[in-house]
Amino acid sequence: MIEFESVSKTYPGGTVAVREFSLQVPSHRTVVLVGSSGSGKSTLLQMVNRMAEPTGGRVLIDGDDVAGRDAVALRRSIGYVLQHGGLLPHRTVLDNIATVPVLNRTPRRRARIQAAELLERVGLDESLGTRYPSQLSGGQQQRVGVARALAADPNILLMDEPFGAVDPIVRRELQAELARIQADLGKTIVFVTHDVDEALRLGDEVVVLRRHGVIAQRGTPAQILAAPADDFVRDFIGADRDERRLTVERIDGRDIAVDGTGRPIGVLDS
Ligand SMILES: Nc1ncnc2c1ncn2[C@@H]1O[C@H](COP(=O)(O)OP(=O)(O)OP(=O)(O)O)[C@@H](O)[C@H]1O
Repeated sequence: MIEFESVSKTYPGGTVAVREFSLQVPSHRTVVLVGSSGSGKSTLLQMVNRMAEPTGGRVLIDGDDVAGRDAVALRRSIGYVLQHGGLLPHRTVLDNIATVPVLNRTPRRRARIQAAELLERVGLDESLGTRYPSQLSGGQQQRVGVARALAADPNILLMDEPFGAVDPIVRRELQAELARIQADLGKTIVFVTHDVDEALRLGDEVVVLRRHGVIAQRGTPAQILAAPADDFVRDFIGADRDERRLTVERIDGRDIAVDGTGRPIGVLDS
């Protein structure tokens, strides 16, 4: 479990990125932070792997304050996927994926074999392993980015707008692939996006942020769609759009949210 305990971040120069943010991210779940540009999403992610240090409050992983962990070891134990993949241009795909296992002293040969298996897991042909990142499409590069983040078999995956730079069709494919991988592996995922559809599609829980990382609403996609907390959330999720128009039907004693196309999308807590 990841816990943000009243976490704040003011950057040198005085920009307040995050103000007193508290959230628990349960293990094996996907929590999506969604908010507009500058709402502090990236900063929140980076305080988990100590790319950014809080100026107030604490971030705990399984009860331990990350401030007490060695920053390099911590980063290697957590998968991190960025918008542009962050691949090393002068290394082949296989060597990119094998980077962290090799740093963690896995023999190179074994790390490359595992990297080839990971290629398959993210839906890429093994033959791409000998290419360089510039020889791949944007969507393929993002898949390699996900494979690289999985390579050290981390419990936690931090994903910062990982599919933000690809076209909408490829984006949907990548989302579906991630959902499939997550159903298999059950990582603890914190996923950042400003795309509401992506948040609703991927999140077990969605956290809608205002400026300074202030939580406007959190809940399952169905809860947020069915009962936006206020006008800010309603506007942000575009709750009036036809395909999102929800009804609640009572089936077998449980309230089921059904979207505008008649598809059940979740069970509402009583
Ligand atoms: N290294 C930094 N130094 C100073 N200010 C920063 C730094 N990084 C972020 N900020 C500021 O902190 C605020 C939050 O930025 P952050 O990148 O966390 O937001 P975000 O929600 O991820 O935005 P985006 O969707 O545009 O990436 C912004 O006002 C930003 O300008």
